[in-house]
Order: sequence, then structure tokens, then C-alpha cells
Amino acid sequence: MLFKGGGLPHESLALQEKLFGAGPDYNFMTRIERFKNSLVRVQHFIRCCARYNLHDHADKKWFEGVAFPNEVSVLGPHSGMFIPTLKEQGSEEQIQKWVPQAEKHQIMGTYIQTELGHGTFVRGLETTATYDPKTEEFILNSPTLTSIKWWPGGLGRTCNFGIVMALLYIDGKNYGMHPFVVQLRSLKTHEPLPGLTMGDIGPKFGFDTVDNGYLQFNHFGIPRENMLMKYCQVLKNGTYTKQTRNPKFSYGAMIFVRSMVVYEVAGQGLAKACTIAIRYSAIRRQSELKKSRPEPQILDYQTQQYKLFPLLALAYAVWFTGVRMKEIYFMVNNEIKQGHTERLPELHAISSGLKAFTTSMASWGIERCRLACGGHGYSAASGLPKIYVNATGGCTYEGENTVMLLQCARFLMNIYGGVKNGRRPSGSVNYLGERISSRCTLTSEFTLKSLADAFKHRAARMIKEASERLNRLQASGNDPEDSWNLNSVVLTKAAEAHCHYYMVLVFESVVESVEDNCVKDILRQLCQLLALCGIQENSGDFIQDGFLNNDQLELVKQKQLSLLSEIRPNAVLLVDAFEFHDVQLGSILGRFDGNVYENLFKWAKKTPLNKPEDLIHRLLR
Ligand SMILES: CC(C)(COP(=O)(O)OP(=O)(O)OC[C@H]1O[C@@H](n2cnc3c(N)ncnc32)[C@H](O)[C@@H]1OP(=O)(O)O)[C@@H](O)C(=O)NCCC(=O)NCCSC(=O)CCCC(=O)O
Ligand SMILES: Cc1cc2nc3c(=O)[nH]c(=O)nc-3n(C[C@H](O)[C@H](O)[C@H](O)COP(=O)(O)OP(=O)(O)OC[C@H]3O[C@@H](n4cnc5c(N)ncnc54)[C@H](O)[C@@H]3O)c2cc1C
Repeated sequence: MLFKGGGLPHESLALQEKLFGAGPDYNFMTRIERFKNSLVRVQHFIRCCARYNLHDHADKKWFEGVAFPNEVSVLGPHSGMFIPTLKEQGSEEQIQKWVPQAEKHQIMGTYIQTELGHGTFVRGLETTATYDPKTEEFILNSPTLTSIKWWPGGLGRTCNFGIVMALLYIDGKNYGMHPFVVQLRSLKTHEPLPGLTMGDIGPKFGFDTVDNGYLQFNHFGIPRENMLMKYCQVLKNGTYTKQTRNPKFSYGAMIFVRSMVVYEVAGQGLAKACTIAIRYSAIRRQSELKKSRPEPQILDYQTQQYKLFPLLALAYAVWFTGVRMKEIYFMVNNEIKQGHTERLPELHAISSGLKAFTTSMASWGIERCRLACGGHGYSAASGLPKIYVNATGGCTYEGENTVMLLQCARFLMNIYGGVKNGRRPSGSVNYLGERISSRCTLTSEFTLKSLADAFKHRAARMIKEASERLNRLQASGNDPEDSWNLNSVVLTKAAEAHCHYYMVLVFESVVESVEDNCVKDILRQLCQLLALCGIQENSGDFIQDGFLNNDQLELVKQKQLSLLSEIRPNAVLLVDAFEFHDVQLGSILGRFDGNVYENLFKWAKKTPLNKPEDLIHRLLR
């Protein structure tokens, strides 16, 4: 219950559906077969949503976890971006018009922003939407090769609608980026509408089940009513009006997805990889620890524990942080709806920072899990390659990770500058208003508070130094933009330190909230391990200013190693606690029943290369 909360009933419902989990093995399919197979499950999922009355995003997500294990379905952009953008940026009439159809899947939409030439630099996008008061239409156009829309999920073949981000022009004046609802395909024939050139962008590293697409507009007209008009309006005569609200509201969909990615992509992906690697390490026996004794489980090797247990601790930390991130999103979003926008910059900063920090850590962690499984980890039967290729996409989509860290750093610099001018920070950055202690209080007890304080110190110092360096660069004659660029490595590291502290703090608060003493003790060990590994891996950051001394660093190392033995007896239980069903793991190595070898053999025999095939046979004969 620590993990699943309200999710279990929906998972159980999904597991009863024969179509999910059965059928041909994903690993033996071509990309087209994977895509078709996913579409069949999408259609069944849609029927299930109607049958079980699933409307809520979270409920659907639990169901999707079983329907589309470790893969991304074309429903992702529909329910994760198309519908939320309609709801957040549409006027009441627009919401009434499109949301019910979208929720019933009568129309399928995606979020069409990125272009061939620009993804990161949203202000550099080139697609235009020019208002024509005579026809009361916006004319969408792709004026250059680089302005062709590129990447949107589901655009290639599936979606018949999309929200297109385009530059609004009225009477020759550029009003900046705005969202437009655009019908892309005929609802009868599913053919692209005249004036649109569209298709799939081709095979990718992962995301095989999604038709990420391209779209070129050739002076394509849409009604005036199709610009999302909650915050800005274009009247019939071409008059432009806007509420005196933050112009960044049109970036709301990105904040939503970034907030969800922490849990849904990084948290889930790493937890699954740890489940597979740790279960398998308890099954796999190799070599000798002691002469003439049975081969040990590889999980008994300290080096194996040193590889996997810090990742297990990280998986718990990212999971808890993801849950917290979602709560913060909904809380701040509610405040914004009531007109209180004060915390939008903080939400943007923390969601950008955590999205980047956790997806990078998870991506690195999943690959480490794979390596820890030896040869069988390299086989698709381990399930790990599929988890990796899909989860690592999270480092790029929804804001490339370095760019996101720099957004977080920008906020931290603003806050730190404010503190220097006497302003009091609050929320996730309130510690920037505290005095930084010069010596670390860590003792061999390693209380969670003292560990969190060490991360606080590191973050506060690195933010301070990044800010001072920025000022020095400017004082020595560089303009603000060059100073920023010349300082950007330091800035990303400061943002990472901030996110790291936040994650340790969240984990600490979860441990403190647990009432069962036994569970609390085990979670405390994991939290300690997470923090100690963080200190060791970044030890330079902690000793640079004399905060941590050599003796303390030695204590850190000793405690880390003793924790490995303390965690060992509970390791398998700790991954079982994530409660992933075999269908969700998609891994022979990670099977709950541990029957690995027999099933590996069965699986290999089924591989298509073993089937009689004329051409191969002829070539080899
Ligand atoms: C990098 C930025 C943030 C830069 O934007 P900019 O307008 O040039 O801003 P700036 O000059 O750096 O800053 C100006 C100011 O705008 C703020 N800001 C920036 N973004 C937001 C936001 N979302 N909410 C609230 N505030 C925001 C910044 O913090 C700045 O504030 P400040 O001036 O410092 O007070 C932007 O271009 C951006 O978000 N790029 C990333 C593009 C992206 O994430 N694309 C996603 C496409 S959809 C996708 O990938 C879906 C995949 C999902 C799937 O398949 O599952
Ligand atoms: C699987 C997947 C699904 C996607 N789905 C969608 C979708 O549904 N809809 C959609 O619109 N888009 C989608 N995208 C596009 C995605 O949002 C962009 O690829 C992403 O925002 C990164 O932009 P880019 O490709 O322009 O990278 P680039 O910005 O070209 O990044 C390349 C390098 O340049 C660096 N860089 C760029 N700008 C800066 C800077 N200011 N400072 C420092 N370094 C910088 C980056 O750090 C990176 O190392 C998807 C992408 C993927 C991979």
C-alpha cells in the first residue's frame, strides 16, 4: 500500500482482460507488427475505459500500465497533452465542444509543437497562423523546410486532431506562440485533409509502438474559434486581447507532463529494472565464494550489492519524489485556477529540475541493472532493453535535460539574487535564506536529518558560488548572455545539487511518516544508503570547502558497506513491494516464480529465426 495507493483495483481489472498480456511476443515482432499490435490494444483499452467508467488520468494510468507494459501508446499524447491543454487553455465553450469527444476517444489528438529545426527553443518555432478577418480563419503555413512539425506522438498515422503551436500574425504583427486546435484527418476516411502533408518520421531508438510524425501546412485554413482562447482572444475583426496573466501559461501542458514524468517514467522504469536485476541476482548462482561449497547467489557478492542496492534506494527515492511532484503540481495548479499565480515560477523550476535529474539518474540506473545481469541482461528476454529505450526518451522529450536544468538554475539564481537584496525565500528554496554552516555534523549515527543537512549545505554553497561566478563574469566585462553561457556547466551542477537535496528531503519525510517501526527501520537504511552514495559519488562537492573532512568520508564509506549487508536479507522483499505483475515487467529474468532457465530455453526455441524459412535455408545450405 506504500506504493499503489488507489491503483490496485484498476490494475486487477486490467489483468483480467485476456487481450493484455496474451498474444505474440513483442520481441519477435517487426516494428509494423508492434505498432499494429499496440493499436489493437489501444482499441480494447478504449472499450475498457467505457465499460469500467475510467475517466480520471490516474485511474487510466494504472490500467495503461498493464495494457501497454513498458511501452508508450499513442494514447500518451492524447490523454497526457491534448486533453489537458484543451482543459487548461480552452474557453468554457471550447472545453464543452472538444473535451467530451476527446475523453470518449471520438477524436484522437496530439500535441504538435516541435519542428525539424527547433525543439528546445520554442520562441524560434516558425509555423505561422495568420488571421484573415474576411474569412474569419487562421491560415496555418509551414514557410520553410525547418518549420515542418516533427516528432509529435501519434501524428504519423493515428491522430485525427492536434493542438498546433504556431506564431500568431494579425495584420502583419507577430503576437508570439499560441495553441490552435486543428483537425488533421477526415473523420470518415481517416485521410489527411487537403493542404496537409503528413506521415511517420521512421524508426527510432525506442517508442516503436508510437507513430511520431511530421506535418507540413500549405496555407491550411481553420476557423477563428479554433485558437484556444482562455488567456488570449482574437475577435472577429482581428482585435487581439489578452488577460494580464503570465504569458508562460501557454507552456502549461509541458509543466504537467514534466511533473508526471518523474513518477511515471523515471520512478516506474527504475523500479522495474531493479525488480528484474535483484530477483535475477537471487536466482543466478555463479563461481565460488568458498572452496567446495555450493555456488553462491550472485546477490551475495558485495560488488553485486554495491551495484544494485544504491539503485534500489534510488528507485524508492525517485518514486516518492514523483508522488510528491504530482501532489505539488495539482496543488499549485489549483492555486493558479483561483488566480494565485505566485508559485508558478517555482513549479516550473522544480518540475524542470526534477524531470531532468530523475530521468537522467533512472536512465543511468536501468543500464547499470542490465549490466549487473551479465549475458542474460543483454538478451531481449530480460526485458531491460525495452525498459531502457523507452525510459531514456524521457531525458530528451518534454525539454532536453540540460536545458531543463538550466531553467531550474535560472530560478535559483533569481531567488538567490532576491535573498541578497533582503527577500525571504519560501517553499522548496526556503533554505537559501538560512545561514550556511561551515562544518558538517555527520557522525557514525548518520541520522537522516544530518544527511539531509549535508545535501542542503552542498546545494546552498553551489548555488551561492554559481551566482557569485555569474556576477564576476559580468563584472569582468562579459554581457549577461555570455556570462550565463560561460557559467552554464556550473549552473547545471548547482541545479542538480538542489534537486538531489530535494529528493533526499522527500525520502526523509516519507521515512518519518511511517508508523510501523519495522518498515521504518528498513526504509531508513535505504534512505541512508541513498544519501551516503550521493555523498561518496560527489565527494568533491562536500570536501571542497572543508565541510566534510577525511575522517567523515571514511565513516561514510564504512557505513555504506555495512548497509549493504544489512539490506541484503530484505532486498527481494523490497522489490516485491513495488508489486509489479509479470505482465508489467515483461521479463523472463524478473519472473515472480523465479523459473528463469526453463523459460529462457522455451523462449529461445520460439524465436522466429528458428522457424523453417526458405531463403535463409537456401543461403546456408
Ligand atoms: C527552454 C524554454 C523553457 C525557454 O523558453 P523561453 O520562452 O525562451 O524562456 P526564457 O527566456 O528562458 O525564460 C523566460 C521566463 O519564462 C519562464 N518560463 C519558461 N518556461 C516556463 C513555463 N513552462 N512555465 C512558467 N514559466 C516558464 C522562465 O523561467 C523565465 O522566467 P524569468 O524571466 O526568469 O522570471 C522553452 O523554450 C521550453 O520549454 N523548451 C522545451 C520544449 C519542450 O519541452 N517541448 C516539449 C514538446 S512536447 C513533448 O516532448 C511530448 C513528449 C511526451 C510523450 O511522448 O510522452
Ligand atoms: C520520444 C520522443 C517523443 C516526442 N514527442 C513529442 C511530441 O509529442 N510533441 C512534440 O511537439 N515534440 C515531441 N518530441 C520532441 C522533443 O520535445 C524535443 O526533441 C525536445 O524538446 C528537445 O529538443 P531538440 O530535439 O530541439 O533538441 P536540441 O535543442 O537540438 O538539443 C541538442 C543539444 O543541444 C543542447 N542545447 C540546446 N539548447 C540549449 C541551450 N539553450 N543551452 C544549452 N544547451 C542547449 C541540448 O542540451 C542538447 O545537448 C519528442 C521527442 C522524443 C525523443
